[in-house]
Amino acid sequence: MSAYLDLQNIDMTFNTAKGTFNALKDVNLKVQKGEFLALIGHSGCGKSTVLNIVAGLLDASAGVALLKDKEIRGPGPNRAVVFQNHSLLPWLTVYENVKLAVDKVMADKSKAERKDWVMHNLKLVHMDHAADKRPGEISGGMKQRVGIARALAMQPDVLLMDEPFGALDALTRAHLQDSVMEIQAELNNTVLMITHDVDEAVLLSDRIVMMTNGPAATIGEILTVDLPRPRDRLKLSEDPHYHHLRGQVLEFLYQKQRKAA
Ligand SMILES: Nc1ncnc2c1ncn2[C@@H]1O[C@H](COP(=O)(O)OP(=O)(O)OP(=O)(O)O)[C@@H](O)[C@H]1O
Repeated sequence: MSAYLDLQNIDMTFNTAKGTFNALKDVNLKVQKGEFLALIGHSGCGKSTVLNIVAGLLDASAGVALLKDKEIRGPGPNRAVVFQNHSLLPWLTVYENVKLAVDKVMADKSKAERKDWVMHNLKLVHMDHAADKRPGEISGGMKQRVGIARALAMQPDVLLMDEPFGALDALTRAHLQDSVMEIQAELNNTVLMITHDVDEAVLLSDRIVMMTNGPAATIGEILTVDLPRPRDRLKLSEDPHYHHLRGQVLEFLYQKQRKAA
């Protein structure tokens, strides 16, 4: 029996104009149902490649990715992705953007049930008040909230987030992190999130997967974040254990995997 999500001996080689490039080498990762994992590593180490393999957007050159014991082949509604830059359709309202995804995965449900489900998910991210607005009329943080609502509405087995808050200012980012923690407490999703932000990784995750630098990048260390939940950013800022965990990630990134300038 494998884990809920199980990456086994994943290699990824890209064909480029200059020849082949070995991005990932022997990546092995087991994720349990309901775990929140952050993937961290220097720019270009292969985080998005790992995420895209799980999303089914890329095929690994070798190895196998299993979700619920089934090999991942191509994208599917059981894996929803939230990208750094929202991918909402500008001509549709917030409500319609989420409804599009709901119609796809809940075609068997009645119109009223689907409507309720869209609104329920917009409420989860505190965006029900803006259901009739178009993406051009709301802020960047609000757009990311809608993107998260759309992903949650699909009830994916795994929620994949590629630097979902990377383009937001610090305050908006903090609000969204709090929302994600609230939602996680309620839904207990299995989440794989890429981040460059050490504090974000420690605050949100159950484990932090730290990748070595490429080429032939792999998982260097995995840190278990054994901080009790619910987590409060203000209290954590005075918690020595929080600082210890944070220090371990920093040490991995800036000593063990220090990048030549
Ligand atoms: N389609 C591709 N063809 C060739 N090389 C690629 C391709 N996609 C990614 N790479 C290379 O593979 C490596 C890993 O890329 P990837 O985007 O996964 O890194 P990352 O850790 O997500 O980076 P960042 O943090 O900057 O987003 C990089 O060296 C990148 O240039």
